[in-house]
Amino acid sequence: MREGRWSTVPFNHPATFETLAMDPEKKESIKKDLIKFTKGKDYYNKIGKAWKRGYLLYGPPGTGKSTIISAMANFLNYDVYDLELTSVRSNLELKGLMLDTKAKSIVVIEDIDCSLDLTGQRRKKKDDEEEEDDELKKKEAEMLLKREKALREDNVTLSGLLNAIDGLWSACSGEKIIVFTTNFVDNLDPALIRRGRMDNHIEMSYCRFEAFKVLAKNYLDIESHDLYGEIERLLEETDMSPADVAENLMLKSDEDNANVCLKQLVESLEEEKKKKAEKEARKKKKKAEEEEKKEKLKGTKENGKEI
Ligand SMILES: Nc1ncnc2c1ncn2[C@@H]1O[C@H](COP(=O)(O)OP(=O)(O)OP(=O)(O)O)[C@@H](O)[C@H]1O
Repeated sequence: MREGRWSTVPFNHPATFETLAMDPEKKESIKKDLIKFTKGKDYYNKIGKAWKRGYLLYGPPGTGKSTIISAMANFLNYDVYDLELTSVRSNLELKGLMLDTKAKSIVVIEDIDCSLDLTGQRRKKKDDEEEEDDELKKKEAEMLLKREKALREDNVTLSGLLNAIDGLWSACSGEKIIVFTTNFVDNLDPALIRRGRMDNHIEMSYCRFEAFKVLAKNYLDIESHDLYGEIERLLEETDMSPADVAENLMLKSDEDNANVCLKQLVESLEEEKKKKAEKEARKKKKKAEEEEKKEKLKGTKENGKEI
């Protein structure tokens, strides 16, 4: 079915805040923020601002950025407009699309860094980032490919996007939320995510014990187990995404039960811990070799001077 410039499909994603694995305090504060927003008509009128709120969701793959958007939509009973920027051909078309959205809706632009040249040529590598997560590497390759395509086709520009967002706000009568998601927040253009445009920056992080408990309840319907203590410790010592934890908790055959799944999770976490330790060791070795090289070079130079 088509509605204006948008195609519509019924939204029936089952994710809710109850099933979202996240630190409970953080979850509560997001829910509070949303409730305050929905009740804010008079407040926004009073301060002379459009009734809107921008959320930036950032974090590694599989930490629940798409899931939380569904939870927000279900919580507020809002429609979701999923905007694929790379298929928008011009700034004008983008503006039209934005203005075609209804009140009580969430406009989502996922992987914002893949859509536009907002981030410089390549994601800056952090100094201590010797080796990257494989998943992150794959994501980055995809991002560069998509962005190259977008650039070649010369469609939407950063200023076009900023105009469309600001236009959306000034023209809209009812309440609207816009959400950007990204894996690489550090390299986004500050203009795009400044407060006022993206009011609430939410970091989606690796799975820790509180988040694990929600997943165990969802997937295995349990609230405690002998292995919980060990899992808590291992989750602190590793960085596993909720998506990967959830994968371990899925019952894959009739013989599977909570015990089997939790044991499998412990094994995966142990494996992750081993990989992490090996990575650290390689990093340390490389650093020591570099130091040694520097020392040698310094020695040669000093010797050279003496001669
Ligand atoms: N915080 C979470 N709570 C509950 N389930 C989660 C969470 N994070 C991930 N999952 C599970 O993992 C799957 C993938 O997660 P999701 O697509 O939301 O991650 P993402 O952060 O958007 O990933 P990407 O950056 O790759 O788009 C979900 O369908 C869900 O089943």
